[in-house]
Amino acid sequence: MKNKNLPSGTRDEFGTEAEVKETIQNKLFQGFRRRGFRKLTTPVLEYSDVFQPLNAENYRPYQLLDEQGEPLVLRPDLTLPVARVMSTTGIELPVKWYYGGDVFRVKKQLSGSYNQLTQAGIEIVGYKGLKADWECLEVALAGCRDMAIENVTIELSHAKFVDVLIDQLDLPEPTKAGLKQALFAKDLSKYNQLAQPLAETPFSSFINEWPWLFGNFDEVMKVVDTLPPIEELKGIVNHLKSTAAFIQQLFPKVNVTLDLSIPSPQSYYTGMAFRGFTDKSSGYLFSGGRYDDLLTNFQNVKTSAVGVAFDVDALVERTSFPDDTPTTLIFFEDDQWQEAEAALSKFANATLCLTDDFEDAKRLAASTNSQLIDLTKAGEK
Ligand SMILES: N[C@@H](Cc1c[nH]c[nH+]1)C(=O)O
Repeated sequence: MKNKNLPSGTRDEFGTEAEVKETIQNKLFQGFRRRGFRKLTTPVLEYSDVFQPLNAENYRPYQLLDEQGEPLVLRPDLTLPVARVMSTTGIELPVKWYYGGDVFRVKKQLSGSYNQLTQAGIEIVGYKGLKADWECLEVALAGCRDMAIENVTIELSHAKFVDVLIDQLDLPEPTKAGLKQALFAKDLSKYNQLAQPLAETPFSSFINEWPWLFGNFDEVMKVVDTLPPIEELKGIVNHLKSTAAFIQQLFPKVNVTLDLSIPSPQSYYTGMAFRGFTDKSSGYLFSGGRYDDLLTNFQNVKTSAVGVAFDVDALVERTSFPDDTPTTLIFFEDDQWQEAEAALSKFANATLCLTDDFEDAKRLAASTNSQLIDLTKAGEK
């Protein structure tokens, strides 16, 4: 019998923590709406085919069957359902959506991470230019600022950088694939061995640094600038540089870093990707990126899109909770309900005392650190 257990990686939320979470979600939603985003709600259950573009290793979904035997999943991601909606409804572009809800990802037992996460995010569909990426960054960083989260680091990356560069190298295809794998896995002995033939080429100083190509934005760019001119990289590097300048101008306190040695945070990203962190914990506060090809999985027409989602639980973790403020407890007789209601609306933090006995009311007031208002005058009898 497991009627007293929770499935692994899930939790109950109650009291202050649950209330803080609700407040944060509402604040985010209000902010999204103020910037002209419209709400989109999708079901928790979807056909498993919707999530086929996800990297199945990182996003193992909970699986179920519908009554026809079709495989369903609890959604492991909220961007793919938006792509499904866009391709099936004929909604006119461009459009700006916001959403909130839980995603479910089966993590390794004892990994210490939760399998149910709450996200709140935006998706901007139908804009090709950098302005849409920057709108996502503005929403993400302004959200952190409004929540008084300090010491935010934003890590930029680009889904195409590694492939474009590897493509330029004069190596056989299988070596290129192995080099990429060794780079991502930080398997240095394998990496050095495969990169050996590049020692005397103009790429050599870059190749030596590549596995460590993360950290301070300007420092990483200095290494990128040692590369010979590559036409396909120009656009990528310019986007990254102008985006870092944009962030520094609008959010001078944010620390901008760049990582050009990791796989794309999502397999469906096609352009710039960004994640926000604080030094307090390793999990990210928000994660987003451009995904211009994703909608072609659902339809024939290519559509530009970019979005970002907050990890609401991570925001809650970094919020200082208000102290439990003392409340007012209103003790009354059954026939004094209207009087009790009037008293309730007079005090900011009041609640009705539902005990029948005045002594019980006194005990409750003491244990909850509340002042007791006695409408029955029982205390004076
Ligand atoms: N769905 C992505 C975040 C995102 C939203 N839009 C674009 N990317 C994630 O969970 O990592």
